[in-house]
Amino acid sequence: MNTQRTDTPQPGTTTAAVTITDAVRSFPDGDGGKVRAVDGVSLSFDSGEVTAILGPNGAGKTTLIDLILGLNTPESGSLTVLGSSPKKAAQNGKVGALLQTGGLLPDLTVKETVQIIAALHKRHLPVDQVMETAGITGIASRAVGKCSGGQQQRLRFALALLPKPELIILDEPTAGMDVSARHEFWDRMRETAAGGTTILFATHYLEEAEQFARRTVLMNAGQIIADGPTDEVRQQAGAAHVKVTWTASSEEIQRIPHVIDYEIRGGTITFRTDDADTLARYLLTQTEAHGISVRPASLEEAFMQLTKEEAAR
Ligand SMILES: Nc1ncnc2c1ncn2[C@@H]1O[C@H](COP(=O)(O)OP(=O)(O)OP(=O)(O)O)[C@@H](O)[C@H]1O
Repeated sequence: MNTQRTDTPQPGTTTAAVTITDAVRSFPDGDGGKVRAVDGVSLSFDSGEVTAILGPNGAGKTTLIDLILGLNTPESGSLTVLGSSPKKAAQNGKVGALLQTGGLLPDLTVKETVQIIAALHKRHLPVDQVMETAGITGIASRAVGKCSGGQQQRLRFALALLPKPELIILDEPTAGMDVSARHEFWDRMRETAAGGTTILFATHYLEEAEQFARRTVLMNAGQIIADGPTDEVRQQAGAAHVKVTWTASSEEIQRIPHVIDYEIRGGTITFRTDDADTLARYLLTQTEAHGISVRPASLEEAFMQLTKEEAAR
């Protein structure tokens, strides 16, 4: 038992912005059975933390986000958001959400949209300030229906910022944006995160998790299959590629330690390994291999590997 623990946060300690304990949420599968969209998930997110939730289609990301936003309730398990129930946290304006499906009225201008939503909040940041932060000041008088997908997402981001939320949740925020719009969007999000806001985002773009999130939670079939610093999640799945210039016999290759698989191309061999240091040392000291280069596995490869391992269990 941890005798240090108290219910009152101590100065200098981080408090959990979101705590999820054994949450389960299922839906009818249309065949008389049930799909467990969120299947016994326990997670907690610290204040000021930026986390990516990654997973293939149908992994349960949106369902989990809906639970955190109080748009849905778990059948069993519990959630605490900023010290209260998810619904209460959202009602108090502590949570800003940027969802893919948030309806916008096409005939209103960008600024009118922000003004109308601002009027719905008891307390909110100045309209001009959130428009500036979201990068939509230059398109203030444009009709929403004439805005590009990326501009509409920036408008949704402005709406999410209005109540000055402590937690921002984004469900695939950059879907439909081109590369430069995506970069600009993340630059603005980075500034917001630097101000201490907790950010949680679901994405299909693996490089977005790598570039922006320190922590990655990997979901598959309603469960968490990996959770940790984004670098470690990548490494968890047979982790690096070691490439050398070497013409080797198959007997020589068989003797090499820590090889998961390998590919021979011309005079080079690329090994996939779970221990790049040991493999590299062996190659350089015990063989004729030279011109060595080591590359960590991409998050994409980790993702494929981890979901494959999970399916095989
Ligand atoms: N309202 C619903 N009714 C029935 N089934 C649902 C409902 N919402 C989600 N599901 C099912 O729950 C599972 C998880 O879906 P969810 O949308 O949470 O996944 P996701 O990871 O967000 O997927 P995507 O990346 O495609 O958005 C899927 O099998 C989906 O079909």
